[in-house]
Amino acid sequence: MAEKFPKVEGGGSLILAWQVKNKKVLVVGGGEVAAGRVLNLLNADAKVTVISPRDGLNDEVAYRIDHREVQYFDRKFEPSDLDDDQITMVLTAVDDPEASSQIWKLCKERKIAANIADVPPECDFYFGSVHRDGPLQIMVSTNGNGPKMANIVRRRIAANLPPNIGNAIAKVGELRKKLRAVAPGNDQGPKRMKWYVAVVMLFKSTKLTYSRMSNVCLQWSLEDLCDMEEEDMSQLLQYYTPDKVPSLNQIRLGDDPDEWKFDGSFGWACVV
Ligand SMILES: C[C@@]1(CC(=O)O)C2=NC(=C\c3[nH]c(c(CCC(=O)O)c3CC(=O)O)Cc3[nH]c(c(CC(=O)O)c3CCC(=O)O)/C=C3\N/C(=C\2)[C@@H](CCC(=O)O)[C@]3(C)CC(=O)O)/[C@H]1CCC(=O)O
Ligand SMILES: NC(=O)c1ccc[n+]([C@@H]2O[C@H](COP(=O)([O-])OP(=O)(O)OC[C@H]3O[C@@H](n4cnc5c(N)ncnc54)[C@H](O)[C@@H]3O)[C@@H](O)[C@H]2O)c1
Repeated sequence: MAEKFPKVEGGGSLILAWQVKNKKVLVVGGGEVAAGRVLNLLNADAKVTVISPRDGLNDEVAYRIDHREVQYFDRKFEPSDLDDDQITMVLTAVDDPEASSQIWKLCKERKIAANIADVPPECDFYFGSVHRDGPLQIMVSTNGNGPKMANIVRRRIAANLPPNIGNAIAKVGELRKKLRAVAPGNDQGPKRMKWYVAVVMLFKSTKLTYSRMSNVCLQWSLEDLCDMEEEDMSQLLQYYTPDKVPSLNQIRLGDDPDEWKFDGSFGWACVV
C-alpha cells in the first residue's frame, strides 16, 4: 500500500539556492579549484575577495584579479582575514592541508559557513555540478560519493532539455512580474497563482510533452513563449481580471471563439 506521506530518506543534503548577491565571500587559494569557485560566486553577484600568493595563481584567477572582478591580497591567509563580520562564507582551495584545517577551525569559532575543498568532513556545504541557462540553474550532487559522476549526470540532464528553456523561463519571469503589477494585492494571491499556473501549464502541455498530446489542440509552444513581445504580454494580462486563459492566436489576432474559461483544474485546455 502506498504511504500517506513521503518516506524520509536521510543521508542527503539540503539543496538550496543561496542568495549571496552583494555579500562578502572570502576565497583562500588561487588555483584551478579556486577559479571554479570564483566563477560560481561571480555568477551569483557576490563580492569576492581572493587571498593567495601571486606565484600560485591560475590564469583564470589572475584574469579576474586583473579585470577587478574580485578584490585581491597577494599573500598567504592570516587569521585576521576573518576579522570582518560582513563575511558570509569562506571557501578554501589550497594545497596545504594544515592551513585548510586551521581555517576551518577559525571559521567554526566565528560561526562562518565554510567549504574546505578536499576535506568533506570540514564542509558546511558541498558544491555540485551546475548547468546554467539564463535564469535556469540545475545542480547535481552525489553527496560526496563521486564528483565526476555528478558532472556526467549533469551533462546528460542538460542534453535532454529543450534548447530554448532558459529564454522561455526568462519570459515567464517577465510575465509574472507584470502580473504582480496588474494584481499587486496580497488578497489577489490565490487567483494570481492559479491564473499564472494555468498559463504556464498551457506551455507545458505543448513542446515538453508533445507527441502524446498531439490530438489535443495545443495552444502554446516553448518558441511561442520565447517570441512573446511586450504587446503580447499586455494582451495576455487583460485576461487576468475575467479569469480566462486565451490562446496565442487570440492574443495576437484578437479572435475570441476559442476562448475558454479556466475551471481551476490544471489539466489540458482543449479547444475544438
Ligand atoms: C561537483 C564538483 C563541483 C565543484 O567543485 O565546483 C565537485 N567536485 C568536482 C570535481 C572533482 N573533484 C575531484 C575530482 C577528481 C576525480 C574524483 O575524485 O572523482 C573531480 C573531477 C574532475 O576534476 O573532473 C576530487 C575531489 N573532490 C572532493 C574530494 C575529497 C573527497 O572526496 O574526499 C576529492 C578527492 C581529492 C583527492 O582524491 O585527492 C570533494 C568534493 N567535491 C565536490 C564537488 C563535493 C561533492 C560533490 C558530489 O559528490 O557531487 C565535495 C565533497 C566538496 C566540495 O568540493 O564542495 C566538481 C565537478 C564540477 C563539474 O565539472 O561539473
Ligand atoms: N572540488 C574539489 O573538491 C576538488 C577538486 C580537485 C582538487 N581538489 C583539491 O583542492 C585543493 C586545491 O586544488 P587546486 O587544483 O586548485 O590546487 P593548486 O595547487 O592549483 O592551487 C592551490 C592554491 O592555493 C594557494 N595557497 C597555498 N597555500 C595557501 C595559503 N596558506 N593561503 C592562501 N593561498 C594558499 C596557492 O598559491 C595556489 O594558488 C587541492 O588540495 C586539491 O587536491 C578539490
